[in-house]
Amino acid sequence: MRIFNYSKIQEQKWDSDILGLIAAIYKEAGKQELYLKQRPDELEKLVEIAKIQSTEASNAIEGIRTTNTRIRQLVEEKTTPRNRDEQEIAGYRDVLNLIHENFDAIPVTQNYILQLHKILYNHMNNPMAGRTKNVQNYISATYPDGHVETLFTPLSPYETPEALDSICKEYNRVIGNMEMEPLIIIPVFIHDFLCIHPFNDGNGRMSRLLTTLLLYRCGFYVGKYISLEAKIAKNKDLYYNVLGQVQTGWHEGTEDIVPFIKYLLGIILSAYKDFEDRFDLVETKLSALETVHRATMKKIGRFTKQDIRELCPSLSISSIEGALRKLVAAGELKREGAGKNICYYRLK
Ligand SMILES: Nc1ncnc2c1ncn2[C@@H]1O[C@H](COP(=O)(O)OP(=O)(O)OP(=O)(O)O)[C@@H](O)[C@H]1O
Repeated sequence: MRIFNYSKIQEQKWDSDILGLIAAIYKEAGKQELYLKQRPDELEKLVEIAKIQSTEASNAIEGIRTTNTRIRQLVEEKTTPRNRDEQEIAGYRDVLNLIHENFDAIPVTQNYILQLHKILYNHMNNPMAGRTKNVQNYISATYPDGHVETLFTPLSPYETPEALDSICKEYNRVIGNMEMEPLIIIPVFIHDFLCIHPFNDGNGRMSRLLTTLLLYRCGFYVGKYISLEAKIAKNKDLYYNVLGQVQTGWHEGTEDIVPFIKYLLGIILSAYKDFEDRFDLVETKLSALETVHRATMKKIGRFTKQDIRELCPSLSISSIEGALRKLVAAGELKREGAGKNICYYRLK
């Protein structure tokens, strides 16, 4: 049985990359607090958009999809799920909402994790919802020719409840005693959670929901405004590669967790940077044209309509297209390419 001792991690020496990332995240978190005081209402606009993006991206990583319009309607609770994928999406939305609104009242314990998993399956009939796995599961890859390869064998079902309980206790102990840096221990916890793979189904999505919960509880709120899940989904191969790399030796307790810590901290820092970029684009008084104009000023070299959409998520795609057309006509931007390859660059 794998033993978990999070105090031991303290003995590890962290390289300058990790220390630099931690320092930069604290700096950005401090700046974010100031921004939030300046424009609390306008920044609220980013929350709904991030929720939609998180729900869409975290489900898409697992191949669970619906149309953009349906995702928006489901997240805004303006419709009911029509099929299995939409039921899964609605469940993710419910857990995410719960975390957004009640993170301070959701302790990190096995019991609460099981309850969150139950809510994830609230819209469908899953007898294993809220229960740890009853069969051995495998993390596997399916290749284009159809063959399936096992990448990692998680913990056995009978060892799972104790292990899940153990990582929660270890996490709470080192965080409660302020023994460990939360930005180090959160990736460690998430990685252990993924290696245990405690459920028959829903492990990937639960791991990303728990990342959000743990970060909020430690005072890192960037995921509320910028979707971390969308950042992960944007480069899914890197996410899988890093996970594959750090799993080696996990059962024996000899894994090297450093690449996953760097990966997750990189995602968090990049979300803080996006938040800063979007901060001055959320002024309510700005027209769509001015918002897009400001967004283009943040770009160096060639960029696409999609790049601008990411910076101005509150604008519809047709408003962005209209504004880009006007900026091209005004000689501010140059448009190149055709169809899917259209891109722009600034002339001034
Ligand atoms: N080496 C790895 N390669 C790919 N994914 C990994 C790896 N190690 C851990 N994972 C995690 O496992 C998740 C997928 O696990 P699995 O296919 O068992 O899904 P699941 O338990 O059905 O979860 P969900 O229902 O959310 O898809 C990924 O999202 C990722 O977080």
